[in-house]
Amino acid sequence: MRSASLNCIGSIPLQKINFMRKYVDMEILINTFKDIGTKTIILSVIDILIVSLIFYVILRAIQNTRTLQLAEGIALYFIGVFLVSYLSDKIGLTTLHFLASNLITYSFMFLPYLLVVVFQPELRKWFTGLGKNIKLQEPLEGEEDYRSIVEEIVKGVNTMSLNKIGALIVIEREVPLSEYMETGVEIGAKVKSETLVTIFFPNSPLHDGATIIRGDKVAAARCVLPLSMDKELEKEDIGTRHRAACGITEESDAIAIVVSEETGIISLAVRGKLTRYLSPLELRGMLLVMIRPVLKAKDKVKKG
Ligand SMILES: Nc1ncnc2c1ncn2[C@@H]1O[C@H](COP(=O)(O)OP(=O)(O)OP(=O)(O)O)[C@@H](O)[C@H]1O
Repeated sequence: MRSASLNCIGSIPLQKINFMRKYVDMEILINTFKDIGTKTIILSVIDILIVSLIFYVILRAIQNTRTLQLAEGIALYFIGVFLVSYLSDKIGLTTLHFLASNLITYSFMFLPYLLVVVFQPELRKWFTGLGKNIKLQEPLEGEEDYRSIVEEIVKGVNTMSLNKIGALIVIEREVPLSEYMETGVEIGAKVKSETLVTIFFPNSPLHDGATIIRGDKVAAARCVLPLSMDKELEKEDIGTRHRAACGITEESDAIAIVVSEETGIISLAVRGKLTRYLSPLELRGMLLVMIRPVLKAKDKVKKG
């Protein structure tokens, strides 16, 4: 008698009820899918794939950068305040709860502004890159001109390398570097190896900071550049001169040549990455490839 009541609900056997449940659930499931429709399902799958791809690209881009640390910091801040708010509410610490919950509200209100301020360098880099990508390459002309500029730069760099004169030379390309030029002293002299060596000669009033080349001119000297935060550079125990070279090439499409004061080693920074231990010949080859279209574009503007 007792075991029979355990196997029934009312007069319906438990086995039958389980079967009905299963059947009803399946029916609901099938109907739901029918209602949604194949098109909506496909769209949802595409939607999820696109969002996943966006997250993947963002995470790859910020991997090993300052952005990830900042994002972690902001996330930790919110988790912390949420916890304080929740626990203080549970325990009954009213003032603390009042403070924490208001902090959450105001933090959310000001979060967009905070993000813009905190991630300003990253946003600038991103938008600059976007603008750079849609620019068309200018045709080449006036072969001799730019070759002689490269020769002058390499000659100057070689002299400084042999004499262990520290130097940081930035070559402007498509993205204007006017704001960095403004931090230094305007020069406006034709690019000559002697000019470059004189600028960086120890104790010269212009030797500190970076010299920027625009077209065929040494446009400015003693310029202050942004420092790269790349963690890879920390591993290589690289100082501020090299960090500044990487920094400017992260924020623009410029290229930067560094001569180490300590070792005389020649390096070239492109897109935030440093190629070290270059011979003057190697540097020459790289410069010929990299600054050619840009100098030509500027020549064309001048002639026009
Ligand atoms: N933000 C900056 N913008 C431009 N130049 C900078 C900047 N920071 C440092 N420098 C230049 O780098 C010099 C200091 O170089 P530091 O010795 O720290 O770097 P390094 O990479 O180890 O170079 P080196 O191998 O020549 O010693 C400064 O005297 C200055 O000329």
